[in-house]
Amino acid sequence: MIVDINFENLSELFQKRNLDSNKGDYGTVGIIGGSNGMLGSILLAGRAALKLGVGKVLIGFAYNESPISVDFMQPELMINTATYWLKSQIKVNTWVIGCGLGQSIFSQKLINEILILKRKSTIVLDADALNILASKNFSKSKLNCANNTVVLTPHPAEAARLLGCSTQEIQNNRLDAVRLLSKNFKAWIVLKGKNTLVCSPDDKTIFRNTTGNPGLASSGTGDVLAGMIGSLISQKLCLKQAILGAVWLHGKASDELSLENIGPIGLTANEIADCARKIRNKITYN
Ligand SMILES: NC(=O)C1=CN([C@@H]2O[C@H](COP(=O)(O)OP(=O)(O)OC[C@H]3O[C@@H](n4cnc5c(N)ncnc54)[C@H](O)[C@@H]3O)[C@@H](O)[C@H]2O)[C@@H](O)CC1
Ligand SMILES: Nc1ncnc2c1ncn2[C@@H]1O[C@H](COP(=O)(O)OP(=O)(O)O)[C@@H](O)[C@H]1O
Repeated sequence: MIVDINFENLSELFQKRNLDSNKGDYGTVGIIGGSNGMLGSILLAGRAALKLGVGKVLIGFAYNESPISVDFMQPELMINTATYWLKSQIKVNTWVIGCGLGQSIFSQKLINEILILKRKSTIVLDADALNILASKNFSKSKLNCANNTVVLTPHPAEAARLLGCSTQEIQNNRLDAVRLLSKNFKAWIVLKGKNTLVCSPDDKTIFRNTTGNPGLASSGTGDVLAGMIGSLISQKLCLKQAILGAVWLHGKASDELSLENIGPIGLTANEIADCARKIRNKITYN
């Protein structure tokens, strides 16, 4: 069965906040990645996570020493190395790993550590984490021990690497591809692109997004989506509402910005997060 994602089936996304709540009620997301000229990718994800309302965001660079200590555009982000956060005692609800991670031995080690040590958290694997999963020397059993709390967010080229076929084959049969990925990896799959598809590991329903436009075809918008998914999961929406909610809001933001002539041409990834925040508040409180 295929179900369209519309805001009517996203009630948890539009819940008002309890007046007596504090930041601890909105969870913590840890974001790991950002190596070799791709430092921006985890900052994009982290800023988006904050703007979607998570209580705390930890940014962990895949370096031995953090290349920056503060993001002056978003000083709320807590910045250190990946290793530092993985060892810290802070309770992290969701780990997002892969944005700009690279595929070095060190990056592979970080993925193994998260999958083995952080089994109780939900783990979102994006970008280079998916490329590492697709590589021959990665053992899928490491992923399976994470007990269905794994979310993979491939774009069509990453999906092709994961299934060992061509991008064209994925695009020719997106429904089969998303089903096969969720079966093979026992994970939630977000197959990105026009009309993003979402499939859960234990459910035959496939959800198809109804928002979004070619304004999203620009650098870093996938990093923003990964941050948004991690943020909503950490805020304790159920997994389905968190994933579908992030996918829908991400596309809706690009649609609204295009109506304002801020896209589709030249739309930038950070703008998506700002607009997604506005839409969530507008629907929730008006
Ligand atoms: N500011 C930054 O630091 C950025 C870092 N990034 C990182 O760069 C690394 C490489 O990722 P890339 O995704 O650029 O490289 P990839 O080689 O994985 O994929 C890029 C190619 O995928 C194909 N593709 C993507 N979406 C498609 C669609 N809807 N239909 C058909 N084909 C499609 C296209 O051929 C595209 O050129 C990742 O770690 C990523 O996180 C990127 O996210 C961009 C921004
Ligand atoms: N033509 C399009 N229509 C709708 N959504 C799109 C389109 N092109 C890209 N997107 C969305 O933009 C995002 C791009 O993610 P990704 O390819 O991982 O980018 P990056 O690696 O640069 O961050 C995905 O959420 C994808 O669904």
